[in-house]
Amino acid sequence: MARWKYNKNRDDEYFRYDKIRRGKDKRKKKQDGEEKFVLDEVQWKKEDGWFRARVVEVQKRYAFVAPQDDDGTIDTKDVWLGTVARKYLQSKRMERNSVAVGDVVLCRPTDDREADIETDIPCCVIVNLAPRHSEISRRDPTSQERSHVLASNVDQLLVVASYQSPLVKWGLVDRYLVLAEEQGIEPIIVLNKEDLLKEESEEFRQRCREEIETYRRLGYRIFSLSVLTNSKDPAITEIGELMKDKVTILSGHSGVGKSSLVNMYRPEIVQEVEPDADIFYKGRHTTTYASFIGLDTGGYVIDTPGIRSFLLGDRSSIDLSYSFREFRPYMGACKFRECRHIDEPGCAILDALQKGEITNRRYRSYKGLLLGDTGREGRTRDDELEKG
Ligand SMILES: Nc1nc2c(ncn2[C@@H]2O[C@H](COP(=O)(O)OP(=O)(O)OP(=O)(O)O)[C@@H](O)[C@H]2O)c(=O)[nH]1
Ligand SMILES: [Zn+2]
Repeated sequence: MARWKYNKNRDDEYFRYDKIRRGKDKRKKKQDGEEKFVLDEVQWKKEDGWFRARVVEVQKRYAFVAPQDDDGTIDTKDVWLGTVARKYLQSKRMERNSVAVGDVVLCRPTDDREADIETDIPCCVIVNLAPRHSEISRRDPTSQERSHVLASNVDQLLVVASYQSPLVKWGLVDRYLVLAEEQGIEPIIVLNKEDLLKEESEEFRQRCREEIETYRRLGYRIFSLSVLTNSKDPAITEIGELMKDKVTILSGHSGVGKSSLVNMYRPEIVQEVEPDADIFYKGRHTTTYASFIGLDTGGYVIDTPGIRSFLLGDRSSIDLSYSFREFRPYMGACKFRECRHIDEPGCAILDALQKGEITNRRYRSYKGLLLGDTGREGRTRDDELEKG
């Protein structure tokens, strides 16, 4: 179920969307209120050594947290092992994990006996959770009803793709954009491995240029670069600037160059460690594993494996249409209020498509997401054709 968090850009289009949506499901609002689990007013007790922290890593029953100052600075080198207080673990929420990377939590220091684990990392109990301003979640692969929150309180979504090796999947880029639009967080799109373009046909290059232009026209920030062969590219500096003082979640398929890009902004190359290795709990690798990475240019990047292969849950045509920016002006203009924009008569979207105001490729992304016929991750028939 999509959760809408529009707290900015409450423009005409949004109000129109909201009106259409509410007309469809009047009872929804009340339910939302009842589901509330987090405490609205978090009392941050400074006494007794209680401290505010950010969840930097979630591991089965434990969460690793790092203290956060009043000004938002997170000490990612001072990692604590946190156990979630039982009342949260027993929450009725349909979520796989009780806390997520990025959560702002209140912690009470404890000794490791309470944490029930042998460790030399300082231990604490997570006693409270602040309301999230954004939430990146996917359908839990182990249970259709539950959602798996991958990260929370993120400001930006960095979508990395490569032109080739692996081949760019525009459908997957769109899927990430839907996620960002729903949460009202700023997406930044990066197309990496520009150097490999010279081996491609002019037709392929032209096609890529057109796609990039489409995103640019829609107002998205999109960069084309090669981390490996041109580390002095001004685009790299510009992206670093955009990440300053923000929490950015990193997304994109395996092998596109996410780590290569993030390493441009990090003081040291961080070594990957087996997530479940026993040694982890002994404390030796805490600073090298956390999913919450401090950048030397300022800001933080969340790099969590789950986002690499996430599935969007089902969305209604009304919700999904709002996530495609170019569909918004036509909202409410279709003959039927609940038009899916597939084959309905008097459909304003199909009309716009006909007139070339919406590209075929973006429309196919929409259709694929609505009808759930994308098959494997981000792979639309269009992407398959692209290869040939
Ligand atoms: N040709 C070329 N190769 C690149 C470029 N940037 C990264 N690579 C290579 O692509 C491969 C994957 O890069 P990573 O940074 O590990 O990619 P990733 O997205 O972090 O991959 P996962 O960790 O599997 O998700 C490595 O062999 C890099 O050297 C580039 O600009 N051009
Ligand atoms: Zn329509």
